[in-house]
Parts: sequence; C-alpha cells; structure tokens
Amino acid sequence: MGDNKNFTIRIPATSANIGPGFDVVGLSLSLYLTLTVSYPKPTPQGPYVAPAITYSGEGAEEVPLDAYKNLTTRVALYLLRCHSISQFPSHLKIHANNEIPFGRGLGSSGAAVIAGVILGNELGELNLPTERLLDFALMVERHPDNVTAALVGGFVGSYLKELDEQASEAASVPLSEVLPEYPPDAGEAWGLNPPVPPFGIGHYIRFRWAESIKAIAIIPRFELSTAKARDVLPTQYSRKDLVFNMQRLAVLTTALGQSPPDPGLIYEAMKDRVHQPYRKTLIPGLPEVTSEITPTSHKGLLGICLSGAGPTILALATEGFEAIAEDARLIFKKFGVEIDWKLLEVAGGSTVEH
Ligand SMILES: Nc1ncnc2c1ncn2[C@@H]1O[C@H](COP(=O)(O)OP(=O)(O)OP(=O)(O)O)[C@@H](O)[C@H]1O
Ligand SMILES: N[C@@H](CCO)C(=O)O
Repeated sequence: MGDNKNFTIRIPATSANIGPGFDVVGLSLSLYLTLTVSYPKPTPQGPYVAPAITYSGEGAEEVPLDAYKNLTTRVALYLLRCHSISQFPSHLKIHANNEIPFGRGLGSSGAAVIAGVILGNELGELNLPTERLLDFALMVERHPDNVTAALVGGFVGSYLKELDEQASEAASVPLSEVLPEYPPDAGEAWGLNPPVPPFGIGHYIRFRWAESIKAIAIIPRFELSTAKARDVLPTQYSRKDLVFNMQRLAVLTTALGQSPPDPGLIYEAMKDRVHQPYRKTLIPGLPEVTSEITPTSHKGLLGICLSGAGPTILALATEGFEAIAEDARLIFKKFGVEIDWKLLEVAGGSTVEH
C-alpha cells in the first residue's frame, strides 16, 4: 500500500531596484504565493494521470491551470527534464493560493518561477543547493533581483557572473526553448535535450535591514507588464547618470541596515536616473508621488521609489504609514489613478514544509 506525499511551498513577494539598484537589489515582502502539493508514492498501477491544478487569490481568473502552460509547473518540469525525469508524478495535485498581484512590480513572476524550481526540486527529490536552484531560475527570469530575494529572503544584492563563450551561449537560449509549451500527450518523446544552465550564474549577498523599517506598497489598480516597462528604457546612459545611481546605491545598502535609520541619508539615496524617469510615461503621477511625499512633509518616511518595473510605489517608513499612503492616494487620484495600499514587513526567504 502506498502513501501520499504532501508538502507546502511558500514564496514571498519582492520589490526590485529600491530606487538606484536597477536589476541589482531586491527586498522580500510579506505577501505570499503558497503551493500545497500532494501525490501518491509509490506511483499507483494503471494509466498515467496528468497533474490537477487549482488556484485561488490574485490572478485566479487569468492563470492557466494546464500544467504544460502554467509558469510554475513549466519551470518545475524544466528542472525535472534537466535531471532526466520526463514527466510529473502521476496523480499530482497542486493548489496555489496567491496573494501577490500580477504585473504590479511586486515580483509575481519571480515568485512563480521560484515556486517552480522548488517544486521541481521536491518532486524529483533532487536536493539541489540554493545556488543551483538560482541557476535554473535565472534561465527563465534573466535579471536576478526578484528571484534571488524571493529565494533567499531579506534585502539582497546580486550580480550575474560573466560567463565564458560556451556557457554564455548555454545561458542565452530563447525562453521558448527553456520552457516550451508542449502538448501533454507528447510524453517521453518530447524534449530529451533541455538547455541545462551553466553552474554559478548568479551570486548574491544579504544586506542588513533595520527592524523598524516597514514597506508601504501603494498599488495602482492597473497592470504593467515588466516587458513593456523595460521596452521604454534606453540602451545607453551618460556617465553622469550612472555615477548618480552608483553613489546612491553604495550608501543605500548600508543606510537601510542602520538603527535608527537616517531619513536625511536614505531619501536622497533612493533616487534614480536609470529607470524611473523613463517609466513615468507609463505611470501617470509617478514623479509627483515620489517628489511630493518627503521626510519633511511626512514624519516617519525614509524614502520612496518605484517598486520593480511598477506601477506600485514603495515607501519605506518607520511610522506615519497611513498618512503616507492616503496622501499618495490623493496625488494619484489627480491623475485618474485609483490605488490600494498594504503595509508589509520584510520577509524571510522561500520555505518548504513536509
Ligand atoms: N502565481 C503565478 N502563476 C502563474 N503565472 C504567474 C504567477 N504570477 C505571475 N505569473 C505570470 O507573470 C506575469 C506577470 O509578470 P511581470 O514580470 O509582468 O510582473 P511582476 O512579476 O508582477 O512585476 P515585477 O517583475 O516588476 O515585480 C503574469 O501576467 C503571469 O503571466
Ligand atoms: N529590475 C527589474 C525588476 C522587474 O522585474 C526592472 O525594473 O525591470
């Protein structure tokens, strides 16, 4: 007689960039994508039964429930195939409950990808180390800020290693080859040669975070895809703008770990000239919200920036949370943008519970 294997995977939301750290820093936040997984082990006799996915919460109306189309399960299958396991276990059941709104700059896709690598690791009983899970995630989401923070948790800085020619080629295959949407009945014959990631693509470090700092996510009621928000960015920058960002980022990574945090240092250090000025065309009210809410006008505010690719605004503060959020609401309203807001804590990394 077999038994059911059950486990739960929990992935936090993330805010990338924190102003000047475009594609470099990420912060994990206390909203979660939770997967509850079960399947019989050993596999019962009889015909193969394809995975059954159910889903509740954010994105429930749009997310595909077909395991060969859903981002999380496609990533899991990629990991399994790279380890010579061609299909999901028979009778697999997954329920996803998602608190992370889609396309708002809170790392929903990064969370779905990390959920996928962890799911693949568990289903295949692969015991891969965190660094290797990150390699797989980086084959799918190719900027490291969200996925690294979602995987390891906290306030994290990361870079991608310069790869040799062969490894670079292996790491730059199109996403459609990493994650093909193939028909469920293709079975064993399908994709015996997945592009295995080179080792050690991403490297990271966790910075300190002062406990008194909370994150206010001011979330406009419209979606903005990361792809669209990256399309408006230039391919070249002036030395002046790069130095502007590097100066601030160098200060910010330490300033957010100091107690008590210094608004005089942090507010200026959260300014950016690499992505926010270009994204204002897509987010009405962005320059006004980030310039009119200051530590002088709002006690407790430390700094304010675009969260990830937007449209969410991230305000870091030690008190006065409601006044900050409600005033941001009034400014956005002048531009015809309605918002919701949430007070969030900095979260730990992804977990698996058996
Ligand atoms: N839980 C999920 N399950 C399956 N697909 C998801 C899930 N969460 C997000 N996605 C996919 O990712 C898309 C959103 O990704 P996108 O990169 O545009 O925004 P984001 O990750 O929310 O924002 P950002 O990267 O700026 O933080 C969704 O439209 C959906 O296709
Ligand atoms: N660094 C990325 C984060 C979004 O996923 C960007 O700003 O485009």
